[in-house]
Order: sequence, then structure tokens, then C-alpha cells
Amino acid sequence: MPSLHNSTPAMAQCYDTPEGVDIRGRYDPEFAAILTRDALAFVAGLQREFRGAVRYAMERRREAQRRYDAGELPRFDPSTRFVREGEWACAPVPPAIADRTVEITGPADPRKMVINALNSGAKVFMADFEDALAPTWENLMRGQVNLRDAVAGTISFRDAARGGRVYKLDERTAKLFVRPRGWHLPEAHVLIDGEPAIGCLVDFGLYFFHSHAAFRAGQGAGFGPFFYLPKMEHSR
Ligand SMILES: CC(=O)SCCNC(=O)CCNC(=O)[C@H](O)C(C)(C)COP(=O)(O)OP(=O)(O)OC[C@H]1O[C@@H](n2cnc3c(N)ncnc32)[C@H](O)[C@@H]1OP(=O)(O)O
Ligand SMILES: O=CC(=O)O
Repeated sequence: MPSLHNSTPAMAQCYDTPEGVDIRGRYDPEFAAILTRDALAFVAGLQREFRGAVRYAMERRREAQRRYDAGELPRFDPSTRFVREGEWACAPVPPAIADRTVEITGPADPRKMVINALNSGAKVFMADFEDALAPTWENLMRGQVNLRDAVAGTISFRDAARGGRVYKLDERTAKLFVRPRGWHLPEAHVLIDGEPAIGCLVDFGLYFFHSHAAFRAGQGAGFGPFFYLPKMEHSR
């Protein structure tokens, strides 16, 4: 069902949303190219699949906090002893990101900064939707636009404040990692089945939806997209 926006009816524009999804953020044609019906259906599918597990994990965090407040000390979870004491090894690091000796981080917006970070000479640029970015609607959506264009290799920026200097990607760029928000942060501008969406599923879902095909086409399997998942806090 379409979501209506803007204060004056003459200017009303709407996002084309799938059943059960409502967008409360400002309408912008650039944002609409990110918030497509299919992309929103993907995000809604993630939320419906995982919301029970996320709610449970958040309740466990509150419960643990109550115990720490009452004097209990943090300790390893006895149910994961077999992992700590078992014989196992991580899967090998994909060759594309084997060298992460120098990384630069910064918010997914402003656009010029994203281009500068990718051109910086660092091996990795971690574009942040987490604590380097204030999660306003404008910042989040512009960040998604920037990353879609960065992955496509078409991102550019003309800086009027610097006499029209044009920023675009160099031949060699840092590998892009994306950090979605932590599990605890809701996205109040996107309602799914009447509830605020889970912020990290919005950040991950929109970026993954718009970039995975470009990664596959441009670089092949095993070359991305790559993620930094923050604030997991627990094995569950
Ligand atoms: C997990 C984390 O991400 S933790 C934090 C990550 N880092 C940040 O959040 C810092 C982001 N940067 C900023 O907030 C600002 O750039 C400041 C406050 C550091 C400096 O602000 P100003 O003095 O106004 O300088 P300005 O923002 O123009 O930056 C100067 C140049 O450095 C570049 N730059 C600054 N920070 C970064 C960055 N993190 N990545 C890439 N380029 C950067 C700018 O794009 C700009 O480039 P230009 O000279 O080609 O125009
Ligand atoms: O949030 C900060 C970081 O270094 O990670």
C-alpha cells in the first residue's frame, strides 16, 4: 500500500511499499530509488524472520543487566564451554580482504568523505551506519545512495565550496566494509507490520539488496559485500 508524505496535498508524493510496510520519512526521488518495493519486501522478510530472535536477545540483555546491577559479575556462558574448549578453526579469510593492515573509517555520508576514504590508500574503508553517523532519515538514506554509487563505481561529487573541485574514484580503491547499526537500535521511519523496523536489518538489507549483484558482476563470488557486525554482545 502506498505511504503518503509531505504536508501539502498538491506536493504529496509516495513511496511504493509492499503490504505491511509504511515509510514515515520525507519523500525524495533519490531515496525512492533505494526504497523500492522489492528492496522493502526484502527488508520486511528479514524482519519477519528474525524479529522473535532479536526481541528475545534484547530481553536477555535487560535480564543480564538486572543481574549485574544486583552484584553478579560477568562470566563466560557455561552453555558455550564446548566451543571454548573444543578443537576448531575459523574459515580462511577471503583473499580479497586478506590484507587489512590499514583501515580508515567514517560515516556513510557525506559523499565527499566516502570518495576520499575509498581513495585514501588504506586497504579497507569501513563505511559506518553505527556510531560515526547520527541516524537521521536524511543521513541514513543519503548514506545508502552513496554506497550504491560507490559499489557501482559511479560515485562523484562537485564541491562548490572548493571552486567546483570534482571528486571521483581512483583506479585503485580501498575494499568497502559496511557497518550496520547494532541490534538494539530501532528505525522509527520504517514501520513493518505496525512496529518500528530493526535498524540493522534496514541498513544491511537495503545495502545488500542494492549491491550484491554489482559485486558479483564486477568482482565475482568471494569478493563482497563485506560487513562489520557491531555490538553482538552474546553468542546467541
Ligand atoms: C568507527 C568510526 O567510524 S569512528 C569515527 C570515524 N571518523 C569520523 O567520523 C570523522 C569524520 N570526519 C569529520 O567529522 C570531519 O572531517 C572532521 C571534524 C574530522 C574535520 O572537519 P573539517 O575540519 O571541517 O574538515 P573536512 O571535513 O573538510 O575534512 C578535510 C578533508 O579530509 C577528508 N576527511 C575527513 N575525515 C575523513 C574520513 N573519515 N574519511 C575520509 N576522508 C576524510 C574530508 O573529506 C576533506 O577532504 P578534502 O580536503 O578533499 O575536502
Ligand atoms: O565505534 C568505534 C569503533 O572503533 O569501532
